[in-house]
Amino acid sequence: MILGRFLRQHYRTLAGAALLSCASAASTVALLSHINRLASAGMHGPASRPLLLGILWLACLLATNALSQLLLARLGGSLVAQLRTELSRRFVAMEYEKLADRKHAVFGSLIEDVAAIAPLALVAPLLAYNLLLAVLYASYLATVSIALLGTLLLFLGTSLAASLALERVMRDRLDELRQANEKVFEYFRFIGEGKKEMSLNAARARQFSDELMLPAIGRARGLMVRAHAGLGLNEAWSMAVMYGSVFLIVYLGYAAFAMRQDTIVRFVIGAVFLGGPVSFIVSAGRQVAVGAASLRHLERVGLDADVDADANVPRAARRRTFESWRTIRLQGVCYSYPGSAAAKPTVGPVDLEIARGETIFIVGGNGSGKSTLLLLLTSLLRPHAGTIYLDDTPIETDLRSYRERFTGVFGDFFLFPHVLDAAGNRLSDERIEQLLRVLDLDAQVEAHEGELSRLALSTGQRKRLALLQCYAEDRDIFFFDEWAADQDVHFRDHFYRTLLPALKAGGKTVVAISHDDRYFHMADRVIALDAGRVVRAPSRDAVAALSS
Ligand SMILES: Nc1ncnc2c1ncn2[C@@H]1O[C@H](COP(=O)(O)OP(=O)(O)OP(=O)(O)O)[C@@H](O)[C@H]1O
Repeated sequence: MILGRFLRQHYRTLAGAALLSCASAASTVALLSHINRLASAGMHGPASRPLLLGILWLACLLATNALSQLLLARLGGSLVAQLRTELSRRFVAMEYEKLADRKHAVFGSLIEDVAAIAPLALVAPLLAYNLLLAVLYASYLATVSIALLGTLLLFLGTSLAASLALERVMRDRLDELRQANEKVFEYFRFIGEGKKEMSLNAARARQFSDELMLPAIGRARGLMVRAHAGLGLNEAWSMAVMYGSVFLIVYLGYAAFAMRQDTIVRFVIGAVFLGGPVSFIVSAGRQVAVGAASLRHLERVGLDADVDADANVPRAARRRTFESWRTIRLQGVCYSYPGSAAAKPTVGPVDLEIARGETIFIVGGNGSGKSTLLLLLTSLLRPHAGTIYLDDTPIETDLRSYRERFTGVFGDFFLFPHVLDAAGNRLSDERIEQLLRVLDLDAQVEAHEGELSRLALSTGQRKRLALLQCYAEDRDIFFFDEWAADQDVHFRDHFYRTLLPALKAGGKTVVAISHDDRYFHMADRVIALDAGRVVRAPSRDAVAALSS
């Protein structure tokens, strides 16, 4: 678990902070006993020894406490950085399918959960310190009066048991709150991504605000109030019990135990000191409860377990390079999106064979399953039934090697600024500029140390930059999801008549989703989908007729 690993990694610093805290606790107790001795013995006129001793214990207390706080501040910074690094790595390593419709979860976890979990580790040495202080104060109080200490512990014990019971009740509320915040993050994403639509359409913006955003915020607010009011009431109750028990001690000390005044005074001073660590322990409970809710949330999202970024990669000896493959075969492949009727898969069953070097177009109406089939082919979605083989090997034997065969442009592609080759090295500026000329973008974009000078271009131009990245990666299989749809007539023609044939001539396999029936004859094979199934593979004559 993330937190456990951090605690193990930094146990020396944590132990150092805890030791310093203990030294600080010891100085505090020494100061308390010095104050009490002075108070009960009294002083006749100014004396330097008690003053110096008081200053000495104070200085010890300050130095040890300050050092411990410094260590904890450093540890806090490291923990936040480490949590962010680990969580972002885990998000990167996570299978696409798990995150596809929950992109807002990334920000939720990196912002909210990191902020809630970090104090959990920092609170550990402080809790140790305060627990030790409480034990030391209690031991001191035992030397003053066992009877009064017994009374005090009875009260504090009852209050602690009530706090623990309440924490259990709060657990569900805090989990609900974390879920409700997730919805708020989802709507935050709408603000960024739907900005143009809402700027143009005030009614849409109002509906979004009034019917989605505000109710989600209101629900989170209500849950937050309920959860934190419960935890706050617990703190208030604990403080009242603490002071109430001090009052009771004074009362019972005289009324029930007939104690001497100076015993009662000494006990009360000690009990007031004890109030500090007790209130810290109770209020730390709130941080622990909120942090624990975030840890449970990470568990639900699947981010708590140690994700091996290379989980899909067998050990070097068993790695398949899949370099000399001949065919990709889909056999009985089925896939259904969550929530869709299980009896009728979104895609499948699909049987399909793609030979190396083929140019294949996938065609079909909107919603027929073309993009889903592409995601299955690239293994970003895993079939619920059936198998994909590379030659005769199921691709599960080495998913990473299989994925390394592909480069392409998704319908909702993302453009990275750096142009990398298949090994992840930046491409030379000369090569990038050569590609920019091929894609007719050399007037708009330049390359500086493998980085594109601008990405803010028209949609069609951005798609050409995405194609440039594919050329840079230069893998075996190029896929395109309606790449040409945003191109002007001239460049669309160039894409189908020049670029695709050039890829084929270079031995590349091309799988392109297309609605451009004028160019269907440029494919070796056209695969038509309807309601997720391959309905026909049009003959070359039919394709030629379409194109004439
Ligand atoms: N993320 C998703 N969650 C649930 N259902 C989805 C999701 N993506 C697509 N679908 C559904 O799966 C079916 C196939 O969608 P897909 O995007 O594969 O179709 P397509 O043929 O590529 O369509 P288009 O030509 O419009 O791009 C559709 O009915 C669609 O509503």
